[in-house]
Amino acid sequence: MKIREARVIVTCPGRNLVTLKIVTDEGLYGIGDATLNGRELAVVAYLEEHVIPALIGRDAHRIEDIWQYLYRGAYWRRGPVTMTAIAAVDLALWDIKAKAANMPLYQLLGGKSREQVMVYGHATGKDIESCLDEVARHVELGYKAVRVQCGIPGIPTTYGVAKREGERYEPADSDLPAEHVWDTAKYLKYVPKLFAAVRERFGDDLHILHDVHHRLTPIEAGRLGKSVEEFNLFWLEDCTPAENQEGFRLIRQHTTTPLAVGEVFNSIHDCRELIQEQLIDYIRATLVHAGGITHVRRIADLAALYHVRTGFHGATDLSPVCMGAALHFDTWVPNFGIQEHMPHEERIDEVFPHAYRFEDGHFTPGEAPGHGVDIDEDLAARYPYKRASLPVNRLVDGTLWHW
Ligand SMILES: O=C(O)[C@@H](O)[C@@H](O)[C@H](O)[C@H](O)CO
Ligand SMILES: [Mg+2]
Repeated sequence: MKIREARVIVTCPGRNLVTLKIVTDEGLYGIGDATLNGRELAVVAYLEEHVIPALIGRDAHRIEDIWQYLYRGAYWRRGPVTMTAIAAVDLALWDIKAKAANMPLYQLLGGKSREQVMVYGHATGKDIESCLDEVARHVELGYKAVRVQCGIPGIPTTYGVAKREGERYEPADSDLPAEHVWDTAKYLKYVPKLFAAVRERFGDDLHILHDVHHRLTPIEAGRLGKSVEEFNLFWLEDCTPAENQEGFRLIRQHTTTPLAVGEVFNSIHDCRELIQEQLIDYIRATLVHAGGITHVRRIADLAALYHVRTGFHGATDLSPVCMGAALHFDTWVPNFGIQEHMPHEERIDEVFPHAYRFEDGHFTPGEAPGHGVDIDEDLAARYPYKRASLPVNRLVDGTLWHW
C-alpha cells in the first residue's frame, strides 16, 4: 500500500489547529495532529517542504522505517517543530494501519489494559471561591480528578485563569506575545490556601492536581511540595523548568508530593535521567509533540521500568486527533496514570468528528477502526489561520521569566 498524496490542513475554529492527511493508493487515508501552539506555520513549512515530498511512493505500512527515516535522516534531530512533524506522519500511518486491519488502534497496540481512561478537568477561577464553584461543577459532571488554578492576589494575570469570568482559558490570546507579570513570593504564600479550601469543601477522595507552569526554582519547588504534603495532591506539574533534569534531585530531597513533567518534551532524551533516577512520578510528553506513537511508547516502556506512569498533556491546543489517538494509547499502555482533558469548543468538535466519549469522569476511545477521529475539510476551510502567540512572563522588576 503506497502513499499516494499527503496534505496539510490548517484551520482556526476558535484556535489554530494543523492536521496532516495521508492518502494511500488503496483509497485508505489517515490523519495526524501537527499542532504546535504559537508555532503552527513552522510545522506546516517543515512538513510541506521537507517531509511530504519524501513520503510519496513509500509503503504506508512501514511505519518504523519511515519514522527512522524522518528522525535519523533529518540530521538536525529533535526539537518541537521536527518532532511534531514526525508525530503527525506517525499518527496518520498508525491510523491507516489500524483501518487496514479493520480494528480500533488500541487493539493494534496490544489490546485493552483497562475498560476506561480516567481524565482530569480544569477548574480555574479569578479567586479561590470561583475556583471552588468550578470544582463543584466538575464533580457534578462525574470527574474524579480536577486540576485547580486560581488568581493570586497582587498578581494581575496568572497562568490558567481566563481573562474574563465564564470565558474559556486560551493562552495563545494575542497576535504577538502579551506580557504577564509574576511574583513567586505571593504565589508561594497563597496557593496552599487553594488546596486547603478544596480539601475542606470536597474531602479527601477527589484527586487534586496543580500546574506550577515552570515558574519556580528547584528549591522553591521543594519548599512548595513540602508545604502542601498534607493535602495529598495527585501531582504538582512543571514545578521548575526541566531542561535542568538534575534540579529534580533537589526537589525529591525535600518532598514526597508526586511530580509530573514533560508536556514541552519532544524526545526520550529530554526525560531519560528524570525517569531512570525516579525523579518524577508522571511523564506528560504526548503523541503530537514527542514523535507520535512510535516514539512515545518507547518513553512509556522506559518509564514502566522505574514506576513512572503516563499523564498525557491534553490542552485544547492539541487537536481532537491527538486526543483520540491518546485515548487509544491510554487504553493500552500498562503504566497509565491519567489523561488531561480540556473540552474543545463546539466548532472544533464539528470540524473533527470523533468516536471517543466522556462518561462519569472517564473516557472510552470508541470501537471505530483507526484512532476514530476524522476531519471535515469543507468545514475546516471556513476557518482561516490567524496568528496567535503565547504570552511572555516578567518578574515585578522586569526580569524575563518562565511563562
Ligand atoms: O498543562 C497544561 O494543559 C498547560 O501547561 C497548557 O495549557 C499549556 O500552557 C498550553 O498547552 C501551551 O500551549
Ligand atoms: Mg501544563
